Amino acid sequence: MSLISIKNASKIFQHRKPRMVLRDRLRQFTSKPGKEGFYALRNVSFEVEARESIALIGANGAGKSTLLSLVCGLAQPDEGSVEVHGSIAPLLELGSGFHMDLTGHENLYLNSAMLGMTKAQVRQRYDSILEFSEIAEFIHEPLRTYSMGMSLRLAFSIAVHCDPAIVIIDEVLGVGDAAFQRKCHTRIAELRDEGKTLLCVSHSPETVLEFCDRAIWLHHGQLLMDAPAQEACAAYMRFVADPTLPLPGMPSPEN
Ligand SMILES: Nc1ncnc2c1ncn2[C@@H]1O[C@H](COP(=O)(O)OP(=O)(O)OP(=O)(O)O)[C@@H](O)[C@H]1O
Repeated sequence: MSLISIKNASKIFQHRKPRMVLRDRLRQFTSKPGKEGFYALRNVSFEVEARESIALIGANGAGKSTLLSLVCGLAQPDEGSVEVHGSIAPLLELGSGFHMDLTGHENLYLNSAMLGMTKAQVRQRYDSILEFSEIAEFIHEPLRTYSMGMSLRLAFSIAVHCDPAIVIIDEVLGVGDAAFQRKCHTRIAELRDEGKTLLCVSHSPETVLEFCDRAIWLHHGQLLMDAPAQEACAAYMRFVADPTLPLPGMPSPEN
């Protein structure tokens, strides 16, 4: 059985996110809002097997984060189905369950429980979580006194300690300073080598090729290409360099 099975999934929004209005206006000639709503994802299908590492690539607004949110169960498809078999560590919207008036220690327990860890597991992994986060000396301070980088370090550290079957990563490898980013890269590589299934979004072809064997190229909500990472990245980068090139599986603009 596939760990993730996505069949003809579509996500339709009645209105696009306000922060994207300007960008979307610029894109009005290519996107097709339609009176039935705006398809952030349209008829997307693919399967993910255990131990695969897959990147979602594509331009801003292509639907990558929307697809991750369907896989994480944060949103439901309006058409088609999304099935996930296995526990998930969502490294996206890191620390979204954090409470500013609680201490780092209290948030650690709360957030770990939200990610499915039992109290005993948190106790067992507590020192390791703190050590990885490098913020042990502030752990009994309220979270509102933390910098954004410190909160993200704590959130990332908790998420990578929850021993999931599937790790979902949305551009979080930009967490913290350069040294901490390197540490995060190493930890992600370890998770992959331990046999976790990775599903990640990245705008960096280097990151995609570092972590992923396979890449799925989304374009205006549609799946354009599902291929070995090298092949999909090369095709996508060719298109980025020359957007007049015909898209894979689509007729050339002259036709
Ligand atoms: N909650 C929402 N309400 C309305 N529209 C949304 C919502 N979330 C996403 N969208 C729209 O869906 C489209 C896909 O957005 P999404 O964030 O999935 O793209 P993305 O590929 O992750 O982009 P980026 O690379 O910029 O993060 C965009 O046009 C966006 O405006």
